[in-house]
Amino acid sequence: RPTAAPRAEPGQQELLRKAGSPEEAIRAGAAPNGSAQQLPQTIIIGVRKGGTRALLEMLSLHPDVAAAENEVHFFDWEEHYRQGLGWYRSQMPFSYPHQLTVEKTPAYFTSPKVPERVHAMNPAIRLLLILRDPSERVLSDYTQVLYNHVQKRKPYPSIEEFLVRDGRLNVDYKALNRSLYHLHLRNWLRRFPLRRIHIVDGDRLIRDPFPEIQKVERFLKLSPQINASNFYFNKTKGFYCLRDGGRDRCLHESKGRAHPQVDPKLLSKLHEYFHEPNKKFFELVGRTFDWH
Ligand SMILES: Nc1ncnc2c1ncn2[C@@H]1O[C@H](COP(=O)(O)OS(=O)(=O)O)[C@@H](OP(=O)(O)O)[C@H]1O
Repeated sequence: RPTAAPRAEPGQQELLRKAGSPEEAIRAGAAPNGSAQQLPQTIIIGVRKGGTRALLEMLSLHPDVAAAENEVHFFDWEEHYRQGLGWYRSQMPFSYPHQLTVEKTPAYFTSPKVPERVHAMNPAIRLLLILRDPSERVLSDYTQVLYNHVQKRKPYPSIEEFLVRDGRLNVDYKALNRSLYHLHLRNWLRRFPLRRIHIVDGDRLIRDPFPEIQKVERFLKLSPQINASNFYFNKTKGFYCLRDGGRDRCLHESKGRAHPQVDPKLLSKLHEYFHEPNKKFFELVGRTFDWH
């Protein structure tokens, strides 16, 4: 008996039909100058706080890349997914046929139903996943939510209050789960072979972005057009910024915030907690990362 193809979710086939084939969808969004809105041929799937914006902006330096400005949340938000691929395409920038369209929605990586949905759209899609030291990612995640509260002038507990319960590490803190990369990647590997998923080292992208971006160019089979001179270190920002046709720009001030000081003992508990999951992740991808 031939093995059955993975079953689409109920209603999914109908949604895909509603949008027509990707080719039809592409033609439908055509503009008179020959540009059109295309479904993405590559997606930055996460991880939240991994450096997804930096990766998208850096990749956009390439003339053959057209990036969606906002996070689209098509595959993870029902109210969007319900509207079908035609809606998804309508969220994409206009681009020329030789260009690659890319979008980034960091929440895709940790959302269990997303891999199947992406696969149903395009099983040959190339995925980009940017990861960062799991403990550092937790601090960044906390800092993001803290600032959301501060902006709304709402109080927010200290990081210790999230990380500690009854004198032990509180493993129920959601931000910890998002850093269990092996669990989430397993969901993706049920639908996509590892060679379709390029993992960007987010810590290296911070320290020295150019080599990481060159690897992405190669993975996407783009001609090598991004140069070392497209990046310069901005001492005030403390991060690399971009130089594009004489125009200099750094990422928004919400990128590269100071993280809270955490008691060293608690920090080592956090590092210890991730030790085994990290090992599992390294085995899964056949590669190691310089994480705590
Ligand atoms: N060049 C450059 N400039 C500024 N920031 C940089 C850069 N490269 C990577 N990063 C890191 O990106 C982190 C934010 O990640 P994301 O964009 O994925 O966050 S989000 O999930 O979309 O909110 C952000 O996390 P925080 O440092 O915690 O703010 C940065 O460390």
